[in-house]
Amino acid sequence: MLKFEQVSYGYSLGGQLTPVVENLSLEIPAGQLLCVLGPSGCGKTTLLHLAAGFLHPQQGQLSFQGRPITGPHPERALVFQDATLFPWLRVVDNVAFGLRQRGVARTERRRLALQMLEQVGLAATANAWPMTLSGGMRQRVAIARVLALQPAALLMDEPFSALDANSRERLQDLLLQLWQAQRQTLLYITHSVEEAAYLADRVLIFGPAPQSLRADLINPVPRPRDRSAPQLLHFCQQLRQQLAQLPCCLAPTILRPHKEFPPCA
Ligand SMILES: Nc1ncnc2c1ncn2[C@@H]1O[C@H](COP(=O)(O)OP(=O)(O)OP(=O)(O)O)[C@@H](O)[C@H]1O
Repeated sequence: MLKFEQVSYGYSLGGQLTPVVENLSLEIPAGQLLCVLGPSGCGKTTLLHLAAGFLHPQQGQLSFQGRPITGPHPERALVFQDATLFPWLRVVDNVAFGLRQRGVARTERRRLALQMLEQVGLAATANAWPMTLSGGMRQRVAIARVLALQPAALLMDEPFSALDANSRERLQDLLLQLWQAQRQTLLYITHSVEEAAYLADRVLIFGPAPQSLRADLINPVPRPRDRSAPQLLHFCQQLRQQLAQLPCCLAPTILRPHKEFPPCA
């Protein structure tokens, strides 16, 4: 269980604290695939960084599996929009990198890395350099790298948004396949209504503070899902209606300045 309890977080802008997430309470059960949609600038990445332990709330608390989140931990792994692979390491060594940090012996980490590459369909590229891979392949390697560490939670920030439509759909299917096998708690930020409806067990609609959480919807579409099924398209429509009630973009200047939180550390 990933739990937010009355969490508030604001950035200091021009000497004033501007709340981005305000008084958010949220429980994400273990193994749930939760997608977050919302206008640009409403605080989705901030939410993810709070869950990762990169940011600390000025008010409230976060916990994972009953323990307070006090900083980053390998049990909660992040995947970014751009696959940030190490260009000086071959693909297999990129995947093995975290295992090496953990002290796993060389032969074993290579075996595990190759196994993960097999799962993401890239065993043949094990000895390639990252720069020789396509964007979609690099993102597969990035996923293999975090999953090799067997995190209990996967935090993904628009991981497939830079890819072409075909690669994006293939990676969504791959992610679902891996998630169904390992059942991590998955917090997934996206701008795509279709992606959220296809992937999620549950979708949150985020809006600007002071009411960060605008809607919390259980996905009624049974798995496995068909992208063109009427029930899925209907759920997309429901999500679009929720989003239509919000501004499409939130510049920091239009976020409401607020002085009640203590200053950011
Ligand atoms: N380090 C920072 N310092 C000051 N303000 C920030 C910082 N990071 C983000 N913000 C502001 O906080 C607000 C929320 O940013 P955040 O990146 O969480 O939004 P988002 O919903 O993920 O946006 P997008 O969908 O465009 O990625 C924005 O107004 C942004 O400008």
